[in-house]
Amino acid sequence: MMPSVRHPDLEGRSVLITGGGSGIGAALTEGFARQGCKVAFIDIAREASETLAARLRDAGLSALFLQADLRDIDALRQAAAEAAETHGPVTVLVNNAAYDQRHEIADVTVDYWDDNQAINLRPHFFTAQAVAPGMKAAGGGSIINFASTSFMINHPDMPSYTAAKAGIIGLTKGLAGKLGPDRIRVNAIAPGWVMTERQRELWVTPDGLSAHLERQCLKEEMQPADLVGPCLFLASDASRMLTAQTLIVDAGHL
Ligand SMILES: NC(=O)c1ccc[n+]([C@@H]2O[C@H](COP(=O)([O-])OP(=O)(O)OC[C@H]3O[C@@H](n4cnc5c(N)ncnc54)[C@H](O)[C@@H]3O)[C@@H](O)[C@H]2O)c1
Repeated sequence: MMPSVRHPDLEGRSVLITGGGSGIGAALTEGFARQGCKVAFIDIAREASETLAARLRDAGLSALFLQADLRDIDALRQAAAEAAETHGPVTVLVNNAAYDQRHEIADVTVDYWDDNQAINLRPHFFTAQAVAPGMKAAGGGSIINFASTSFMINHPDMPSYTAAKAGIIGLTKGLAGKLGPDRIRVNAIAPGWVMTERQRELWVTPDGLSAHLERQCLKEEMQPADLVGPCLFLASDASRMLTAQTLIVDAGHL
């Protein structure tokens, strides 16, 4: 369920979301559009993204789909530039895209490792690099990086991904220090287990889910929309003096 909160300062803001075509990203795209933001989202998946854009249009909302592979830094830069040309300087950037493929240690090659980091960590720096000058010129902005609690709970099945997710917290703090003087805030959100289409298709088992819920203080499954309110909060002036932090949104699992 989308949060009922309204942040009037977000109205008309140019927002760029990576991986905004499905999963948590789709909820974020819709959530920012519902606040009256001018939303652009970058995604590799054309079908899911066009379906989302059409669904939003039918609901009287809009979001600009920019197809790009975030592993391709030139394509990433081009998409970020297109978002700014269409909607004005991006003042909210949400780095949400990721690829949580499982891997056995013995099977990981150098190419696999680099490709995994190229989606799970590298784009977060280069999108920030692309939008920071526009944010500075606009008087400030907010960058929100999606980490994960997976590395905090010693998740065993994807060490390259968990390394990247831990790296995102270091990157968040480094960027926050560098960009703070330009009034650009940089924070991370670390979700617990969120029931996206992909999680349900690939990784959710009845036993795994019930063991997870057992540990959560709140006994409900987390849904993509549950990340929208925290993300809007970090984007808006409601969190004006909040930067370099990681907000854990895991229903009290840790
Ligand atoms: N779902 C969870 O349980 C969970 C838990 C902790 C953290 N997270 C984090 O939340 C964020 C969103 O997770 P999700 O579960 O919605 O992910 P998802 O895999 O369902 O969606 C990711 C989106 O990114 C896009 N994408 C993937 N590779 C891309 C590429 N190379 N170029 C452009 N777009 C690409 C996909 O098409 C998709 O739309 C991620 O950062 C993830 O690490 C999710």
